[in-house]
Amino acid sequence: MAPSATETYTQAPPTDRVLVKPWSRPSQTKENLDWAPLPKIDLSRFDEPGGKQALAAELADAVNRIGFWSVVNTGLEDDRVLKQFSIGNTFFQEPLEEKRRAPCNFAEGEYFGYRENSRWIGDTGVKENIEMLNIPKAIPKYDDVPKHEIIRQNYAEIAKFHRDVFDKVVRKLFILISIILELPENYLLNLHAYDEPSDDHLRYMIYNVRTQDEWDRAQGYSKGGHTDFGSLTLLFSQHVAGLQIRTPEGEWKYVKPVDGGITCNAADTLSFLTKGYVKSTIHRVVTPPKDQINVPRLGLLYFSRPSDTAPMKAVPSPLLDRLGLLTEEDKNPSGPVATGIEYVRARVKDVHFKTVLDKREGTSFEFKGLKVNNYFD
Ligand SMILES: O=C(O)CCC(=O)C(=O)O
Ligand SMILES: [Fe+2]
Repeated sequence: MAPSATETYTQAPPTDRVLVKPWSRPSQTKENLDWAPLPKIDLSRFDEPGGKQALAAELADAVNRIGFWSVVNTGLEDDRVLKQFSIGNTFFQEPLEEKRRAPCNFAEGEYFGYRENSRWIGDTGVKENIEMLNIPKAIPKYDDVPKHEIIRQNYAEIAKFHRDVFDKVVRKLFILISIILELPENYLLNLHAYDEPSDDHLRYMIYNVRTQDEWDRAQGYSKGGHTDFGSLTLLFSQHVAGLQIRTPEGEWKYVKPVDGGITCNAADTLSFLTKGYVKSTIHRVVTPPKDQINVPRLGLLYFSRPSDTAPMKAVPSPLLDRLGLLTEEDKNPSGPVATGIEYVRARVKDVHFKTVLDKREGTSFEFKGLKVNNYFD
């Protein structure tokens, strides 16, 4: 006998679905900003005969000098990218109690989960305007990391996107950089494998609107920029200007969004592995231009970190050796070497485990012989 309507509903009622409202990119600024010239790497050529070698040659200068570049023709369709932005945007509009359900555990240097815009910027009377949600890799090790309702409901799609970003972009960049370093093609990939545990994450991020006065006060406190903690950062195209890099000549220049592209930058752990050959470039986000100051700046990023067990020691690159960058200790380390997870956790804790952001110009962070400078003018 077919169940009656009442019988059908004796089971637990389904949780209400969070409606993902479609998000689209706002208009670009009409202001004539001083944009940084960045190389564009066409990943559709990657699998052509000789393609990897040609792309590696195009990428070499960016990796060694500028630290920023963009990739195009990645095979990640823009409707999938926009769906991820839409999930992120909807998440940030959820009630605060829901967002707080799975916060980042900064006391342990853990960055998965929700970061609230609750910290004061020194004594400026202004708080940070950034909220973010960091989602770990879709591998069994992280099955138990708590998920917000909207993430649970869209998980199959998010998980597929997460892995595809790695496979179609991050994986290829590690191969190209290994070629540049004259290492076996999979050398860096093996230190960042998707199926191995690491603090890699997909990030939904929003810079909430604030007034010019609030921007001024926040930035008066620290005009310096930062370097990213991990190995590579991917920034999906969004239209609100504000990201600037410090060029090798020491000038701040804006990063222009590339249609259908992804802006990429190298970060600290990749710089450690290559003795500074790969540049972890200083960057910052400043007040959006006048015609965008009232537009929330929604972001979608992927942060690649070294595998938990990856030793943070110089890679045996013939190029680095020829350049004189490898010491005897690098070639035959005798002392203890930090692992990827030890370093990343220590760094996250150092920067984020606080309720008031302190002034750090001129200070540095050191962990087991690895050193990064904090904030730069
Ligand atoms: O939002 C951006 O454009 C860059 C953000 C950034 O630098 C970061 O999250 O590390
Ligand atoms: Fe950054």
